[in-house]
Amino acid sequence: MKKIENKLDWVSQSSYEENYLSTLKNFILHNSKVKISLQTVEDIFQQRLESTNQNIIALCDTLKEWELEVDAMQIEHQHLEFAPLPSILIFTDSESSIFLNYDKKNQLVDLLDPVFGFYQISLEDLKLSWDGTIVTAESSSDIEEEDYSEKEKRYKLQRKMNMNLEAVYIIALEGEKNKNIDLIKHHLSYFQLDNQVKVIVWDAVDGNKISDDDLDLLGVKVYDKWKITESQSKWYNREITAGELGCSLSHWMVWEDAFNKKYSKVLILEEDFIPVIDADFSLLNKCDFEWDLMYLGRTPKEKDKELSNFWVKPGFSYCTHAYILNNTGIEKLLKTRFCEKLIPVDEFLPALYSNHPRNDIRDLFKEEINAIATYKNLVNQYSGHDSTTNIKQNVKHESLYLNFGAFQKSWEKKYINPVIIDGNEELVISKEEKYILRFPLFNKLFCDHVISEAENINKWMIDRHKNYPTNDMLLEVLGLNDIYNRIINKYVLPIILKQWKFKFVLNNSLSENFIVRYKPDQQAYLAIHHDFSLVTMNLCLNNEFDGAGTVFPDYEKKIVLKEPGEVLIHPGRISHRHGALPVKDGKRYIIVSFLRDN
Ligand SMILES: O=C(O)CCC(=O)C(=O)O
Ligand SMILES: [Fe+2]
Repeated sequence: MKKIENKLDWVSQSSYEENYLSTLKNFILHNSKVKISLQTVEDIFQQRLESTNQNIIALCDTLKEWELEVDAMQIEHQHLEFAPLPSILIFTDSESSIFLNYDKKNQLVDLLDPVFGFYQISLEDLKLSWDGTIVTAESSSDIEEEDYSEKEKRYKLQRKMNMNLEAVYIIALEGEKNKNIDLIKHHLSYFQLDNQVKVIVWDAVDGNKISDDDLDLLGVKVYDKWKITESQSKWYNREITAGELGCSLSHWMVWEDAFNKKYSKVLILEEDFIPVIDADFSLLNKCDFEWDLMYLGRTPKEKDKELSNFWVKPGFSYCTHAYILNNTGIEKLLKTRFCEKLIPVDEFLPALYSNHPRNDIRDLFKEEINAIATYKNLVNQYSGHDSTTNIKQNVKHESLYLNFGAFQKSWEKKYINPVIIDGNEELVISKEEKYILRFPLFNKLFCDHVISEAENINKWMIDRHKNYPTNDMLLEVLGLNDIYNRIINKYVLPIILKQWKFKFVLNNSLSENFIVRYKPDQQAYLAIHHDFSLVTMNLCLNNEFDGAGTVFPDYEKKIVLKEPGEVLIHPGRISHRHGALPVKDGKRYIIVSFLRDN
C-alpha cells in the first residue's frame, strides 16, 4: 500500500462546504484509519482506468485529463449546500483534484449525516493512500472534538422538523428503491424525524407494467379526453404517459393508505427528493395559517400570493415530490374520486387550489383544497420536471444533468460561453440581417455531451412534423428541456429583446426544443418552410460534415454554422422563409428551438 506524499489540501475557507468536510473530518476523528472503496470510481471510469495498480497520485493525474468531464462534480463551495450525496467526493488542492469515492452501497453513507460546523484540516494532518481498491486516509492531528459536536447538535436541533407527523411515504419504483435506498435514507435524515414517525417506502405502480385488466380490477379509470389534438401545449396534445399513470395511481394509493390507517398528518415524497441542506425545517412548525396541503417544494407556473415572509398561497404549480397532507386534505383528495378519472397528479393537485388552464379539468374536479407552500423550496427534486423519461439510468455525462438548485451556476460555468454569462454579448454577436443574429452561446463540451447523450438514448423520430419531417428527438426525451428553457429565458431572451427592440414573453410550455440529425442517406436537407414559432433558435452542435447551411431565399442568404455552440436566431413566421441545404458527407446535428409566446 503506497502512502501519498502528494500535497493534499482540501481545506477551504468557505463556510458552506462544512457538511462534507466535517463529515469526513468527523469520520477520520473517530476512525484513525479510514477505508473508502474506490469501486464506483472504477465503475464510472472503467474504460479509462488502464491499470488498477496506479497509486492515487497517478489516478489524480489521469483524472486531471478528464477534468472537463467531471468538473461539474467539483462542486463549488457554495454549492455544497444543495449537493446530493456525491458518488464521488472531491478533495482539491490548489492545483489538482483527487476523487474519492462514496460508494452508495458502502457503509460510509451511513456516516454521512449532515452536520454543521466548521473545520479545517491542514494538509499535514491527513495521509491518504490507495492500493488499487482502497484508499486509506490517516489523520494524525489532535482536534478538539467536544466543542464541535455540541455545537452541531444544537444547530441540528434548531432546524428540526417537528410537525407531529405520523408517517412519511416515499414513493419509489422497485428498481429505484433498490438502487437508491441509501441515498433516500440519507436525504431523509435531513428532516431529523422523530423515531415514532413511520417511514413507509411505498412500491410505486409501474405504469408500463399495469394492464387494462389490472386497472379494471382496481376500479381505476384514466380520463379519456386528456389529449386535445389541436392544443398547442405539449402537455395537453398527447396522451397521458404510462409513467404519469403509474405516478398518479401511486399517490392515490398512498392517500388511501393514509386514510385507512387514520393518519392525521403525513409527509409524501417521491424517491428523487432532495432537501436543501441548510433548510430550516423548524419554521414549518410555526404555521398559523389553515391548510390541507402543504408543499415543501414545487415548480410554480403562475404568481403566488404572499402570506408572510415564509408562506405563500401557491398559484398553479407543478411537481409532487414533497408535500404534507393533514386529515382534512386526505379526505378531500379521496372525495374527488380522482382514481376514476386519472390525469397526471401534478395537474390534478393544482386543479383543486388554483384555476386550471383547462375548462374540462376544472369541471372534472370541483372540490377545493386549501394549499399552502413555503416561499422557497425546502425540498427539490433532482430529476426535475423531465423525470418522466428514464434518463437517470443511462446517462453518459452526469454533469449535464446536475443543473438544479445551486448546481446551476457551475453548470453554466461549465457549458456556457463566459462572454454571454458576463453580459458582454455585443462583443460576439454578428447580425446577418436586421433580424438574423448569431453568437456563440455554448461551448463545444456541451455540444459533444448532448450528441453523445442523444445517440446513447437513440430515440430519433421522423414523424413529429408532418409537412417538414425532421429526424429529431425532443429535448424532453433527453431530460434536458428544463435546463435548456432556463438558459434561453435567462441568456437568449434578453439578447433578442435588446437587439430587436420589441417586447414579448416566452411561454416555455408552448415552446419546443429538439435535436435534429441530418445524414446524406436519411433526411439530408429540409425544404423551404416557415417555422411554427415566433422566434427560432438553431444551435450548431458539430462540424464533422460537408455541405449543409441554412438558407433564407428572400434575403439571398446562406448561413453555415460550423462552430459548435454557436446559435442562429431568426423570426419563425411570415418574413423568414428558410430551409436547410443537403448534408453531403458526415452527420450534422443541431438543436432547434421553436420559441412561442402566449
Ligand atoms: O437545419 C437548419 O439549418 C434549419 C432547420 C429548420 O429550419 C427547422 O428545423 O425548422
Ligand atoms: Fe425551420
